[in-house]
This record gives sequence, C-alpha cells and structure tokens, in this order.
Amino acid sequence: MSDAAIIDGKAHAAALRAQVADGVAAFAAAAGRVPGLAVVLVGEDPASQVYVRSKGQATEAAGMASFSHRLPAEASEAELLALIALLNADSAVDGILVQLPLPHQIDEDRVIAAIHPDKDVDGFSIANVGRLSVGQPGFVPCTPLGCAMLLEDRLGDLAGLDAIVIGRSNIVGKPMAQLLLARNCTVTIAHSRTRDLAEKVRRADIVVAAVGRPHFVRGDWIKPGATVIDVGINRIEAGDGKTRLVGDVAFDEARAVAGAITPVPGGVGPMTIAVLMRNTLVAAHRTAGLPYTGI
Ligand SMILES: NC(=O)C1=CN([C@@H]2O[C@H](COP(=O)(O)OP(=O)(O)OC[C@H]3O[C@@H](n4cnc5c(N)ncnc54)[C@H](OP(=O)(O)O)[C@@H]3O)[C@@H](O)[C@H]2O)C=CC1
Ligand SMILES: Nc1nc(=O)c2c([nH]1)NC[C@@H]1CN(c3ccc(C(=O)N[C@@H](CCC(=O)O)C(=O)O)cc3)C=[N+]21
Repeated sequence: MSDAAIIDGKAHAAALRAQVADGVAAFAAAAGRVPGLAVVLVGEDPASQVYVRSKGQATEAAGMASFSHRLPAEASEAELLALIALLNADSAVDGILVQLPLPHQIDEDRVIAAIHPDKDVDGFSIANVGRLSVGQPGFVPCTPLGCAMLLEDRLGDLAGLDAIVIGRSNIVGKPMAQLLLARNCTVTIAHSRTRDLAEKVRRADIVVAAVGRPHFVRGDWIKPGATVIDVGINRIEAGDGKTRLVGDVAFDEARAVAGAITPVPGGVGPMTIAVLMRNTLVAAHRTAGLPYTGI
C-alpha cells in the first residue's frame, strides 16, 4: 500500500484565515467597528510567549484589533480577575483568551468562570461546555474544532465511523469526543487507565491522539487506511544541542499504514489559531446582533 496522504493543516489554516479576513471586512462595514481579541499571558514561559505572539500576529493579519496583556509570573489571582472584569466590560473586546497553564497560585477554574461566556472564544467555560454537550450553539474549543474541520474536509460525512480519542482533557480530548459524537461517529475515549489501548486503536477509522507523549501511538496500532489526527506538541532533543517538535504519533511508522495523517508541525497547531480567529469573528457578530454566515 502507498504512504498516507499528508493533511496540510497549514494550508487549511491559511484558507480559513483568508475567509475570516473577508468576514472581518464585511463585519466592519456593517457594524462600524472591527472585532477585537484580548490575549492574557501570566508569566514568561517561552513556549507560551511564542503562541501568544503568533495569536497577536494572526489577529492583526485578519484585520481585527489585538489587545495583549502581560502579568508577571507572581501576579495574584485577584489581579488577573480584575483584568478579566475590565475586559468583560470593554465593548472593543469581543473575545478573551487567558493562556493556560497558569502559575500555581492561580485557580484556573475560577479564572475560566470569570470570563463572560459570550467572550469565551476558547470555549472552556461551563456554559459553553454545557452548550456543546447538549447541542446548542456556543463556543467550541479551537483545537478540537480545527481537528473536526480537517476530518470533514478529508472524509466528508463522518456518520457511522469508529473514532478513538486518546486523552480526556477539558481542552482537547473531551470536546473532541463531543464533536465526533455530534457528527454521528461511534466514539471511544481512551486515557491512562485504558486497557489494551493498541487493540482499541486498531478498530478505529479515526484516531485523534492528544496525550502529550512523543511518538506514543505506534504504526502497528493503526488500522490500514485510517485517518490519524496528531494533536501532540512535544519538544524533544534532536541531538547536537538542538530541539525539534514532534507529535504524539510515531509519524514515519503510522504514515506507512494510515490513509491520511496530520504532520507536526504544520498540522493541528496552525488550525487552532485560525479557529481562534473564526471564533472571535463569531463572537463579534453575536454581540452586534448580526447573523454569522461563514464557516
Ligand atoms: N496543536 C494544538 O493546538 C494543541 C496541542 N496540544 C498538545 O496536545 C497534547 C495533549 O494536550 P492536553 O490534552 O492539554 O494534555 P493533558 O496532559 O491535559 O491530557 C493528556 C491526556 O492523555 C492521557 N494519557 C496520558 N498518558 C497516557 C497513556 N499512557 N495512555 C493513554 N492515555 C494517556 C491522560 O490520561 P488521564 O486523564 O488518565 O491522566 C490525559 O487524559 C499535548 O502534547 C499538548 O501540547 C494541546 C492543546 C492545543
Ligand atoms: N487558553 C488557551 N488556549 C489555547 O488554545 C492554548 C492554550 N491556552 N495553551 C497552550 C495550548 C497550545 N496551543 C497551540 C496553539 C498553536 C500551536 C501551533 O501553531 N503550532 C505550530 C508550531 C509552533 C512552533 O513551532 O512552536 C505547528 O504545530 O505547526 C501549538 C499549540 C494552544 N493552546
């Protein structure tokens, strides 16, 4: 059998961002203002700084207003909650993203709960989690929504397919499982206590790996022809003192068996940022009382 098709997340993300930019121009003409996204970073984690910078760049490239807020690593929870209250009340801000993880002195659940659900473009609040699980419109977390877009683009209707999601975090695994269920897949959610994982993965037409362990999913776990979505972002030693990014899937092995597979980098990561732009545009439409007709 020939090698898997490589799903070009970077190209998909560029196409989505171009659509969002068109939508921003139309919104501005109708509403007399541009959508705004506020990104809050607490502390100086270098990887988080890179993500926050690329989110700001993408926001501006889409024609939206970008508001960047930095708090020191030792900032108190009260300081962060006060900033969120200001952003909730600011009519120029349609979306609020607080970069996770947060320093240990800050309770993430309390911070997420403080973000107004209509500005929660990450889709992490209880209100938006509930809406997703009962099938009402709300905000869906960017990473799993980006994965669902890649899957539908590749496979069309997902109804009846067997899917396995490896990982059950609130930001990736659980919402991914909800999205696949909503698309009529038969969904297995695997985690660290799952027995016979390889055997369960072998039954799946769709494999979503969100584990956080480099090369965790092996090629001989993959059913021939399956579609593999690798969410993992792991920085490993590449020898000679350098590092490189790899996913949760042993890419070279899986590629020889799968029907299609996302690379790391250039797969799910760029989609996450493009969907964040899309969610911010949706938030602006809802706030302005305008219908949103885009993707
Ligand atoms: N591309 C992107 O845009 C994004 C990428 N990521 C990346 O995705 C990965 C996952 O992120 P996230 O969901 O936040 O991670 P978490 O650490 O929150 O969750 C990891 C999940 O993997 C499960 N797990 C751990 N070990 C095993 C094992 N041996 N067998 C089966 N399951 C296991 C855990 O199970 P248990 O619950 O039992 O502990 C847990 O549910 C990371 O690499 C992260 O960097 C994350 C967000 C966005
Ligand atoms: N509130 C919140 N929302 C998030 O959505 C969120 C978060 N916190 N904390 C961290 C994770 C991680 N995440 C990524 C986004 C883009 C890439 C991305 O663009 N990756 C590039 C590579 C980037 C590089 O080279 O470092 C790629 O995969 O091609 C990766 C990871 C969003 N997250």
